[in-house]
Amino acid sequence: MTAEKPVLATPGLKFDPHALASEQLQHVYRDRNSGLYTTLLGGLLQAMLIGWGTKFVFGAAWYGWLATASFWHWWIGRPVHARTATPLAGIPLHVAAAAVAGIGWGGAALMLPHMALSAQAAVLVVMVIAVNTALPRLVIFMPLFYAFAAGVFLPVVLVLPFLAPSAQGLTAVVLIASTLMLGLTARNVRAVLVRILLKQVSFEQVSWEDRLTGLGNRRRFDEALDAAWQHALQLGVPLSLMILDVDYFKKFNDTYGHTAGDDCLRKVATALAGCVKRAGDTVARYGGEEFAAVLFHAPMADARQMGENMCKAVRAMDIKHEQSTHRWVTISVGGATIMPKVGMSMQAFVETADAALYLAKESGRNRVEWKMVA
Ligand SMILES: Nc1nc2c(ncn2[C@@H]2O[C@H](COP(=O)(O)OP(=O)(O)OP(=O)(O)O)[C@@H](O)[C@H]2O)c(=O)[nH]1
Repeated sequence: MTAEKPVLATPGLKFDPHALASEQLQHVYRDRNSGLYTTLLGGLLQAMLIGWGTKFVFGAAWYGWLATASFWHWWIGRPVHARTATPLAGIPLHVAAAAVAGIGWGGAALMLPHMALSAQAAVLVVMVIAVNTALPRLVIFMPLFYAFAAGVFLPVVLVLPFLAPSAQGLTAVVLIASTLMLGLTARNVRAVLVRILLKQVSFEQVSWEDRLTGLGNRRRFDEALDAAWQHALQLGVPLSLMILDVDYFKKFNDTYGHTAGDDCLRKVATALAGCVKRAGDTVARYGGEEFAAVLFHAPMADARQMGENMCKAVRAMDIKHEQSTHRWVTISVGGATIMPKVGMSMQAFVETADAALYLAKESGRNRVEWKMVA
């Protein structure tokens, strides 16, 4: 499910293998509509060839089967395409759908024994073209591509003994040559596609991540707050927000140096991240020595408690700070809780948390101040 070793070893790229595998499966269904139209159009040509080589009714029957099989493959891809499902949850189903779509084409092989040599050749050529058309989409996820190709070619292998000796030679040559060509092309196309996806996934990860601390960055925070606001609005549940600032950090930098300052920020980030346990909560670096946390469905008492825990967790890191009135590195926390309603301002919510942070600083630092937005 993950990409090949040489591609993964691409230096300088940072990525989550699960994100890459998901992206690979997304790619399979990215152009699924046009994939279906191409199949239906190409299938029409094949159905006419079958009708010409045998009887019209056989062509029509095969076309019905192809349309059903391809439609099922299209249907299975719907949740992945719409990003409403965890893509990697149903791999066996995706493989089965690809195999059935392949058999949709391969089913044409059942007509080969009833055809003249020229019609057989034409039908085989269209089948090879069908596999090649699917290649750029399916090859990114090898099990799907193999399942599709096997679905197309296995029926041909099975009918081989029932063909006239002269047709057997031609069919075997087409099979072997196309398998070899596909093997070579698939490797190259896949390597290029995986490299592109890898860069995309890596870029997305980097653009959401704060490089110093590994937490989400300001962009990630903005997105998380926006999403949590919308959900809280829809569900009518409380939303809490914290802005956290390292106390006397300028003095820390001035005393211990910028590198020690960076190290301190990394430790603070670790302490904060360790306090966030729920999947719906986000802690991010807000900028400079400021952090922020979005706590979805969190009433004021619970959120405030988390703020207290964060203060304690940072203090418990025992990072010495001679210039601080507290002698150790501490943080101040400003929090706000809101029950979002239509017409309320998210910006005002952030400003309220900011005002609470100001109050915490004014009141001596290493403390939590909270405001409820009515
Ligand atoms: N080492 C390091 N320092 C940073 C980074 N980002 C911001 N800073 C420093 O953080 C300091 C913030 O200083 P101030 O805004 O004056 O706040 P403070 O000294 O923490 O004072 P209070 O917030 O009032 O307790 C500045 O000296 C910035 O240079 C960073 O990534 N690494």
